[in-house]
Amino acid sequence: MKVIGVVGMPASGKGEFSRIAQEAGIPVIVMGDMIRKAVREAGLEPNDTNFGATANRLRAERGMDAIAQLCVPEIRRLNAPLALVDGIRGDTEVALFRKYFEGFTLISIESPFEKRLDRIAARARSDDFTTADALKNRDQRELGWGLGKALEQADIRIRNEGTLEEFERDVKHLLGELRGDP
Ligand SMILES: Nc1ncnc2c1ncn2[C@@H]1O[C@H](COP(=O)(O)OP(=O)(O)OP(=O)(O)O)[C@@H](O)[C@H]1O
Repeated sequence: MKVIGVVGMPASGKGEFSRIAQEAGIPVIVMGDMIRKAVREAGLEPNDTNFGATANRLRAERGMDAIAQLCVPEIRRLNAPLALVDGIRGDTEVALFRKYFEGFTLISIESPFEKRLDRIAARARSDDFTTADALKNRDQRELGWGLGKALEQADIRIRNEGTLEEFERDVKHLLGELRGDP
């Protein structure tokens, strides 16, 4: 099976990329869901602080690629020709996926800070915030986990600076190429 990963700064468009893939019939494993599940199992409130703390705890206990390790059996179980992992946050996670899945392809989504801030303000999810300082903090936290190094390792880069329709068209085109559509 061919596995592709998506990496990007907060609110760069990873969720939209996953939705488009899913609608194209490609199964998606969301790494954040592993953390959300762990937060739920610990009986904690689903908020940004608890997601961050739980992810840190898992990494302290099992290593920086802890969340990726949890994903490997889930991906294998899909047994699909092409599958997508959404939410890679570090270069050690990229290394783990490259080790377990031959031909693993990393895609980075590039989206400027101001666009990401505007989109977060419009989205309002339970773990969201709307100030530039809060987004800067979140960016720093994620960069501290090795997101910068993961972004550098991308095999393919895709921009998300325009409309959602433009992004959707570009993502569909890319997925078609990866799937080997005629
Ligand atoms: N090109 C675009 N035009 C308008 N809105 C967009 C565009 N791309 C993404 N969005 C919206 O911006 C918000 C953030 O995108 P999304 O949730 O896909 O990002 P993410 O990378 O998954 O974020 P996070 O890292 O916080 O989980 C969403 O509400 C999404 O619908």
